[in-house]
Amino acid sequence: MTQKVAVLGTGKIGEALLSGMIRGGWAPTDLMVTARRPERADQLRTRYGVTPVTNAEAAKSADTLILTVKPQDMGALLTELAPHIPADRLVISGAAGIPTAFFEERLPAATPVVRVMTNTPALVDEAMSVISAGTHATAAHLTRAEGIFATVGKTLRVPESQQDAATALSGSGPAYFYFLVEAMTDAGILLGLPRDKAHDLIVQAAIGAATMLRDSGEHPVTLRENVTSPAGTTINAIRELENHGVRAALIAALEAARDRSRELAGGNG
Ligand SMILES: NC(=O)C1=CN([C@@H]2O[C@H](COP(=O)(O)OP(=O)(O)OC[C@H]3O[C@@H](n4cnc5c(N)ncnc54)[C@H](OP(=O)(O)O)[C@@H]3O)[C@@H](O)[C@H]2O)C=CC1
Ligand SMILES: O=C(O)[C@@H]1CCC=N1
Repeated sequence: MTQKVAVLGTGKIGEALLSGMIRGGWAPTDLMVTARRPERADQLRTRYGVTPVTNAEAAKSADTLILTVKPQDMGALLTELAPHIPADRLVISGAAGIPTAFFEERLPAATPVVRVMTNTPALVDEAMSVISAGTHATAAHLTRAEGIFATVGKTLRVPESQQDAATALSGSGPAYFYFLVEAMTDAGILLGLPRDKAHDLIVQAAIGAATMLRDSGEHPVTLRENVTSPAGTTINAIRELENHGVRAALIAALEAARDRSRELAGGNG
């Protein structure tokens, strides 16, 4: 029998996953969504042909529940769900920071919980989804979670102790690259290029660099050295990046993201 999946709290990440599952061949009739606002529920029904239901209905009738509300809203959602969840439901959390123990304490005994940190490139099937098992999740539950998230990109299993670090790297990661593109586009303006041309040049440089990082098999240092000619232009830029502490800033930035993920562990922000 076909598995039914419900996405509870279908916002940006929930919708990215939902749209990817449909692109990947899931029938909208096997998917349910929940939303807090009726107009959002209508929007999802119109866009994807999925059935909006209440959280309680989802808990009763879907085999897998994917919870994609904000960490601060998770406690309230679990209070709402707990009375309706049968023992065999797989609960997948997509929230930053909150450990599987938080769910296990609030849901019926032995509920299998899997924690997944994905990212917004799910919208273009290039997500990185990092997956960990809770106490009662079996290999079959992990495989089911992987099967769902593989429709939107790559998956990787890690011990739950590495989830906060993974959140800092790949969960938040796209934002750092957008920030860099924004800053380098500004640099293009300073150098006299029109904004649209500056944007196109730096985005294509980013796509080319990302593709080589993924496909060439070369270490990033080698790839950078190949661009950096003796007494050329690139080394002047690299010296400025080092003078301004960009490497240290990135290390500190990701450490701060990891620390915030740990703080969210309380589930109430
Ligand atoms: N954005 C990102 O890049 C990533 C986010 N995440 C995680 O995904 C989760 C969601 O983030 P994001 O998609 O950005 O946030 P959004 O605010 O876009 O989505 C959350 C949605 O949940 C809805 N909601 C809240 N409470 C309920 C409820 N009780 N019942 C039904 N719906 C509810 C909200 O409704 P309303 O619209 O009314 O507020 C909102 O639409 C977070 O836990 C975050 O940590 C993980 C990886 C990456
Ligand atoms: O900023 C956040 O908290 C979420 C989690 C990872 C990416 N966005």
